[in-house]
Amino acid sequence: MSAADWTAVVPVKQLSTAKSRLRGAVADARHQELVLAMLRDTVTAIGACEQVADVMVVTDDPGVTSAMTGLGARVVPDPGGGLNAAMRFGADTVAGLSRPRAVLTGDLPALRPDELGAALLAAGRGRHFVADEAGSGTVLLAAAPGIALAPHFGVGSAAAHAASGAAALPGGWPGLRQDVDTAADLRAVLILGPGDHTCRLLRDVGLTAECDASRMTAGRPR
Ligand SMILES: Nc1nc2c(ncn2[C@@H]2O[C@H](COP(=O)(O)OP(=O)(O)OP(=O)(O)O)[C@@H](O)[C@H]2O)c(=O)[nH]1
Ligand SMILES: C=C(OP(=O)(O)O)C(=O)O
Repeated sequence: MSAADWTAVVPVKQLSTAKSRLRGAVADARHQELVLAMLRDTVTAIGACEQVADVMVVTDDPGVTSAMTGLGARVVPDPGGGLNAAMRFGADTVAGLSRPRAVLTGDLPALRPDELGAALLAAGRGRHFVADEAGSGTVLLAAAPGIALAPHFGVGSAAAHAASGAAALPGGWPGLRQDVDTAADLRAVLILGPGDHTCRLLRDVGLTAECDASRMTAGRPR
């Protein structure tokens, strides 16, 4: 898929319940700030990707809505029914089957626009997915025009996506693959180099992150 007209869809659940497995990585009072900072970095990188025409966030959380609107994303309400229902609603119902659509999780603070661009360029006809660093989860699922997204996110989603006929994209893309579910994932992101919002928050709580301006490669945040 070469056209730079992808719709990127990011589902986000209520901040009060988000990233429960990450609780304890920072003080409880800063947990929601950390979740929102990682989401801001994810959506900033997606918005700066040359292959992406528009970014849609599916959420009912007012704080997320206001932050994402500020970043230029379109926010649509969560239809209920969980993560896969939110993805189907954003990608197939709101964006529509006529567009190329990609869903991403909102926990990719080290994502770089050029990695996402390479993944979207590699996605041809049909459905493609990018597995997470651990190999069991999924960070991105893309559907070409005319093809339903058919997401199978949740435990063991990489195998479920493969079994459902989606093709695994083989690129390295460390920032794209490094989702943050646990404190160990957050340590991996510290080494990779998270985006500005996560960097600031982590420094503020006394953690040292590789906040290197040189990671702002071409196309990174506008
Ligand atoms: N809109 C919407 N987004 C969801 C829902 N459930 C999960 N998400 C989002 O889907 C993405 C991937 O989810 P997970 O990585 O499992 O995040 P999580 O559910 O916050 O994490 P845990 O509480 O640790 O399981 C994140 O961006 C979540 O915010 C849902 O019911 N609705
Ligand atoms: C929802 C998912 O994310 P995680 O397993 O990282 O929570 C998934 O990989 O399908």
